[in-house]
Amino acid sequence: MQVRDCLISAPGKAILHGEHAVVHGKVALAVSLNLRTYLQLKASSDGKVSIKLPNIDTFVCWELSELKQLNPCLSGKKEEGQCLDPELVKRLREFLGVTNENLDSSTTATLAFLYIYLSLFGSGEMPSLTVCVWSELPTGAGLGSSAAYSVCLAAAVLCASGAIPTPLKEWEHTTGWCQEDLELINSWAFQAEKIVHGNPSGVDNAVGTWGGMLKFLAGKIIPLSRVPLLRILLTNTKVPRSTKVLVARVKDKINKFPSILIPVLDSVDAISCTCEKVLNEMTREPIKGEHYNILEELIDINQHHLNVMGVGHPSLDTLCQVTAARGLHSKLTGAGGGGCGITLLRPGAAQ
Ligand SMILES: Nc1ncnc2c1ncn2[C@@H]1O[C@H](COP(=O)(O)OP(=O)(O)O)[C@@H](O)[C@H]1O
Ligand SMILES: C[C@@](O)(CCOP(=O)(O)O)CC(=O)O
Ligand SMILES: [Mg+2]
Repeated sequence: MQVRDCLISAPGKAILHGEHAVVHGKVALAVSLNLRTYLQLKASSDGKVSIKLPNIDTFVCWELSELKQLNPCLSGKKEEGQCLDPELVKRLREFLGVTNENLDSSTTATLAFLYIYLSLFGSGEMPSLTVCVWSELPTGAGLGSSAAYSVCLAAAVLCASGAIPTPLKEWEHTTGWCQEDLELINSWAFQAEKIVHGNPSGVDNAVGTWGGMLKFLAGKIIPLSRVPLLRILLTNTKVPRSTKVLVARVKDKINKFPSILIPVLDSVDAISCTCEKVLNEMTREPIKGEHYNILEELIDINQHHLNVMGVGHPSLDTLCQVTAARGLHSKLTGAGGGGCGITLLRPGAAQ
């Protein structure tokens, strides 16, 4: 079987408010970044499936005959992509020799690729191909590299399998995927995110699929088309961390102290809603210092809440202190525990 070659890209994201709380059904506000992940898929005729992931030093190649033995025997599953198939995950973990829960980057990315490849091709003829993924995003730093990777994988494999059309003809300038195709991409990207994160909310893959700024609530994606121009400084503490571990840590804390943590999540929800209201006002009336005062206070309160949830880090405290000494307000973005922080810059802030 010969598949169609394709080149796909997806953006990373910054979460303004609502990380972690969004996993528990609260509102999050997120925006796409001009830092992207790229995937090139090429048909091959060597009877092999290869993945090249230079950002995480991963280069793996399998014989098609090996992969055929893992055949999930699914039929017509291309439309779904809602729940992980536990049997297939189990077989893939055995195939890769995985024994523990917290996998390294390379095994995680490989597992996500094989899951998508086998789910979408496993019931029919399996094609020989090479997939190469590279990114402008730092890996594991809170900017949604896992979601951008997942969106690229889902879009490329769906496209190669013929489930959605090729994104860009030579004479076109913008992608032509319809809403239904994007929803299919998003649902399969969500599956790949589940392999990486364990229990993702879906906000990161939604931003990776649709781009722009959006409000996310319990799986519902609400694009925010009227938002003011905000300048945000992004700082990478370069402290490595894993979203999966941090999401699990917050869950444990909620289970241990529900009456203490649930009000914190509710407060984060109110922060996201208040922030959305202020951003909306800023597009309808002249922007005032008071708007910025509120946005800054919301950032400070949320950062305290994230510390209460147990996802802070001394490097992020340093970011908050260093920027506060210059009158600026910062919070972590993404899963925390290191990774990146955002700092709101007022218009005219000195270089
Ligand atoms: N460019 C990439 N190539 C291969 N795998 C990637 C890439 N970017 C991200 N990943 C996968 O995503 C994981 C990081 O996900 P996560 O902990 O959620 O951090 P992030 O905040 O960057 O999304 C990596 O360990 C790797 O498995
Ligand atoms: C912590 C969380 O809210 C965002 C995680 O983002 P990232 O993987 O750190 O980029 C988890 C989620 O929403 O799935
Ligand atoms: Mg992630």
